[in-house]
Amino acid sequence: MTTLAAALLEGLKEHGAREIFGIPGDFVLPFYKAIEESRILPHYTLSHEPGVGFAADAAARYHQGLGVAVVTYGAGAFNLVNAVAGAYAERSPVVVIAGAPGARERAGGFLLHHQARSIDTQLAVFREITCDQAVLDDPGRAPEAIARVLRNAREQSLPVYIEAPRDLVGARTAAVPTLACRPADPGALAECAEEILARLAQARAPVMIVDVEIRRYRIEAKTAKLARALELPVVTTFTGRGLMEEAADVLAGTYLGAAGHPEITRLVEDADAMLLLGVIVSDTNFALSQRQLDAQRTMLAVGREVRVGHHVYRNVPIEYLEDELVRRTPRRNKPAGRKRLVLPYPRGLAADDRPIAPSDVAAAINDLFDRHGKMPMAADMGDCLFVAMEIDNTALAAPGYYAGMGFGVPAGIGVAVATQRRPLVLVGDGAFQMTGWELGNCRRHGLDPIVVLLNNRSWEMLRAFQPESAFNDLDDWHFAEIAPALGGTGERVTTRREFAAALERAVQNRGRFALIEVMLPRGRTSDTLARFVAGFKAVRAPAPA
Ligand SMILES: Cc1ncc(Cc2c([C@H](C)O)sc(CCOP(=O)(O)OP(=O)(O)O)c2C)c(N)n1
Ligand SMILES: [Mg+2]
Repeated sequence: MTTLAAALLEGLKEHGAREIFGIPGDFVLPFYKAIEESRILPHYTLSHEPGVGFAADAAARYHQGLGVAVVTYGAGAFNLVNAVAGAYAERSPVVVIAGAPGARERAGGFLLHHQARSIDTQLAVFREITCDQAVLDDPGRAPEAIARVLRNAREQSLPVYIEAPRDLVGARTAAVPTLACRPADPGALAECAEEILARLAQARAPVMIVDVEIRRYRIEAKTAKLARALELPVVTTFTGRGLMEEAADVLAGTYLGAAGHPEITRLVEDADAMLLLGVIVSDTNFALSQRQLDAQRTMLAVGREVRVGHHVYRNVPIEYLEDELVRRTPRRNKPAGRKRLVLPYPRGLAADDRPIAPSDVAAAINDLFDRHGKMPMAADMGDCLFVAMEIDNTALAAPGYYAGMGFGVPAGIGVAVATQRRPLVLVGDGAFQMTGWELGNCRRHGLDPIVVLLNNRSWEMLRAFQPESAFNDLDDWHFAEIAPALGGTGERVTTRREFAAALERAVQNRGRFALIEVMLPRGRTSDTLARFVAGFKAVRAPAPA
């Protein structure tokens, strides 16, 4: 027997959690004490719960396993909602552990501090943005409940919610068992694989499109192997950018519809069979398609289900499907027979005294990665995410579908912790105003991300859609000057020469975060965002009368 806190922490570790991000509060103090004293999992406190959620989400994405966010009841947990909603949307398995009142407080008759409506309002809210929930109010049944919830988080790659009443954290209980994820339905698997291979064999110009689930289920290498065996060219979606970093021989690039590279767009839109693996069929991924995802050419495996045309095969996890497809495909281990697309990425930035344009940021980073090797990346929402599309395909955590701002810097902290490597973060000034201050926690956690802040003193992405609105103008916050007070170094750069030099200095200086504030003009976006906005307006334009 053990305590409920220790059983939960050991259970998290057994199910793949590697650290905890959190902010304590009185309803979770006993559990947080157990986290600190047990040392079962390292823990990182941050400054605001949105950052806790984004860090846990990004860590889950890079672990290809569970991220863990521990918060207090009410004020802490409700602060976490937006980050968990984004994790749910992008299928990132964040385990939310929220403190809660004990039995005596529940029966005490008072309205409790941090209580919004009823004491169970918090549980009700998290039911909407998690795939399973457990309230640990019965130590005897807690181990099974925890096992079920953690298995569901891993199996469905979705967030889950565990509520820990503060008076039971020390209660005696048994260890948490580890439940295996459920296998595929063998009949559905065989039939589905057969139908997919038959369709691909008849196709003249098939293509494979990959997205988040091939990372969530750790099957990037397996997917590359499948692509070679089937001789399929591979593209990622917008939300899948950065996947298959190690498989440059099969990956052609990222599909962005009208906003993308014409050859990639043609590869997808001229395809007569599309195998979509782990794809979120969202507007950000397909709204700019000039050809719809018509059922007769689409085969979609996501969320433990496979749709082949109008046929639906349930209980077919993507990792099982890929194994079965490879097993049934003759051994070939070479890229697609057709000429492989090699996209040109901007490189060789002239280190001159010309002002920096957004797409210069990508060129400078490509040059940096060529010199020093790629760095794991995180990006926020804004033009910075479109700049990331111009950086040679590199592992990336970014809110490409949910599109919530504030993700970038905390996600960079999560990436640094999860990978134990120095990350490069791309963020706009508007998003930095939201959560950039989490950099102030880097020194005490021994983290030193490089942060490239695109400062156009503007909500520029909104201006690109609605240029006439003055409310997109932001003030100049001189972020680089604030960096030393937060424990890092800050440089403000206005020319391409200054930017290239600042990047190089940042790479050389370890041990403190480096904030490079890149001054950009209002009214100017990356080439990719400009095409995205033009494409979006064209698609949305009213049909001619
Ligand atoms: C939490 C949050 N609030 C508001 C938005 C709307 C929004 C955008 C999307 C369309 O929803 S893009 C954008 C401006 C971003 O400004 P900044 O970070 O400076 O980047 P840039 O100047 O490169 O645009 C906003 C406010 C959002 N996505 N997420
Ligand atoms: Mg901006």
